[in-house]
Amino acid sequence: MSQKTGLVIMSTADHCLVDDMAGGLHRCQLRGRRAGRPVCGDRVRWTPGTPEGVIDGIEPRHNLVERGDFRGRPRPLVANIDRLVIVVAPEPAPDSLLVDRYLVLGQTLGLAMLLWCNKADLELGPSAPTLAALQARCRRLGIPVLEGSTTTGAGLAGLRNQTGGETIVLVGQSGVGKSSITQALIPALSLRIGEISATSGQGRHTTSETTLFRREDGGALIDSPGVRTLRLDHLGSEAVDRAYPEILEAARECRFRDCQHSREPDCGVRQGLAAGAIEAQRFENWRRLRRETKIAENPERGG
Ligand SMILES: Nc1nc2c(ncn2[C@@H]2O[C@H](COP(=O)(O)OP(=O)(O)OP(=O)(O)O)[C@@H](O)[C@H]2O)c(=O)[nH]1
Ligand SMILES: [Zn+2]
Repeated sequence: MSQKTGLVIMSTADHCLVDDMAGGLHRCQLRGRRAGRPVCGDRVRWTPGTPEGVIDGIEPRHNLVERGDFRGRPRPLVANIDRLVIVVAPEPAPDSLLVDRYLVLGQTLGLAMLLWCNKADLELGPSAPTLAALQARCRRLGIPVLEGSTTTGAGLAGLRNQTGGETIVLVGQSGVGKSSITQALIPALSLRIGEISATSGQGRHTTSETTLFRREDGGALIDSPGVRTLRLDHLGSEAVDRAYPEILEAARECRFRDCQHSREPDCGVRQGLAAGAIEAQRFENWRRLRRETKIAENPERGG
């Protein structure tokens, strides 16, 4: 039978689901290990068959999001994404370090990003200063900031416009509203989940798998539990440094090349902190993430 192209919308250890982009969903098995394991978002060549098709090959990827496994080794997770949408809300209280983890990931992969401040219908309360700092942080990095509410629908048109035609991944703490946003962006979501479960033959299982949902505007949304708790060990400390351009820049003014930015005289970073050019919390996050990645690079010295 003749070979076709398609889009992988879900992938498990031994098979994946391919959208033929003409309304059909096909369960396909992998042809050996040599072709590599496709992940959600991959464009593939495949050959139809009964009861299953076969994956023949994976088209070159624009990008690949990997997550560190429990040993920090990279595992492919999703491919070909256009934008990371970082979701925060007044509740649960925003986690400054977690947002920086996403920023490091996005910057390292060269992904466009967007900060979506959800639950705009709620009082900001004690989260107000952190939210303001996160918005300022993103704006400084040239990342658009939008706010809205899935409860009232406010701002959602802006989110649709800003990400129109793109394949996006929502990331953020549990409870910020990622599922609610997914529902708002994919009106036929529950129908589609039913269809996917039926084709994959794995019942409810699909809801915990990384899954791509196509959007009406030609874009897509990838729902991935795997990126929700993210380790960066495998990215390395240099990637962390590159994601903090304001700290690197200030460090050039330090008198000592090996300045630790703690008690040394003429420290550019401490001057930057004092002048407000560097956000204090971000400096803490940077130190924390560097320590984490350094330990991964030199496990024998870790601890
Ligand atoms: N007030 C308000 N509540 C919202 C809004 N969006 C979501 N929620 C509520 O927040 C809670 C969590 O929403 P979810 O969409 O399940 O959050 P999530 O990020 O998918 O959570 P996990 O699946 O645990 O990662 C639910 O009770 C939602 O009804 C909003 O815009 N305003
Ligand atoms: Zn210094």
